[in-house]
Amino acid sequence: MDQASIRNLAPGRSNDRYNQATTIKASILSRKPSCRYRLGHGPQHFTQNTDIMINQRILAHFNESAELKARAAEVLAGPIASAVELMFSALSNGNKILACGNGGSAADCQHFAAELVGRFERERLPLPALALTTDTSIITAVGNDYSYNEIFSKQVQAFGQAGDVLLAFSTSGNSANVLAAIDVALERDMRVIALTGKGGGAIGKKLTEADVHICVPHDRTARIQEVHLLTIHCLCDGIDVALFGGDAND
Ligand SMILES: O=C(CO)[C@@H](O)[C@H](O)[C@H](O)[C@H](O)COP(=O)(O)O
Ligand SMILES: [Zn+2]
Repeated sequence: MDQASIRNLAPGRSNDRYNQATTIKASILSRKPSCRYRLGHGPQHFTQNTDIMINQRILAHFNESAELKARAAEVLAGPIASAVELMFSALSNGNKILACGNGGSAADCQHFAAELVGRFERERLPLPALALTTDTSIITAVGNDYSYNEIFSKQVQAFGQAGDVLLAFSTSGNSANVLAAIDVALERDMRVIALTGKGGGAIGKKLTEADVHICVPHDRTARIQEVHLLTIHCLCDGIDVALFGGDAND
């Protein structure tokens, strides 16, 4: 390309290719934000405004999460302590804990089971906890042959025994498969510890006096999940303290 052609590509010059590029750029920018970046077409760089906006949002996420955790501690300390007592009494009686939930809450179930079967902060014998979210053959077979609403309840029917605990996670309190698992657990004389948010939804209405409801006082799923994770660690710590006393890692 000669110098004159290159100069013609610069802004302000009348040039078909330049005008065409400008039109394409304007059309990309006018789309919904999620469509602006052409993934897979080389590196894209943030504008300064995007960079500032992202930083502000990160600070807002941290602040909102910290504020909620401080506020939730007041309301949730009591129910979390009751949940520790329920779990400890079930485990010392030779019973086990089954955990269910969807999406991020499925990850919470696995996180909790890993810390009971493996360890939290202290060396101890493995404790029996089972995440009902991990066997893809069971989940796809039951989901395919029956319904997705039964993927947890069938497993509670298969593994749950009187005196076991169902740890049920749902930020909305309304997931049908978690509700069905709670129904079966209650039928089998298991106790339920429910971690919810958004007022507790249908789960809150289903629980009995013998169960424990840990309902995060917030309406945003991500924030609720963050408090659920903190709660999982409080439960693991509480079980260790009940087993060994409170003098290690304080
Ligand atoms: O992690 C997130 C959102 O932060 C999602 O994966 C979320 O867990 C899923 O949408 C779940 O299906 C939500 O279910 P639930 O918490 O209302 O029972
Ligand atoms: Zn999430």
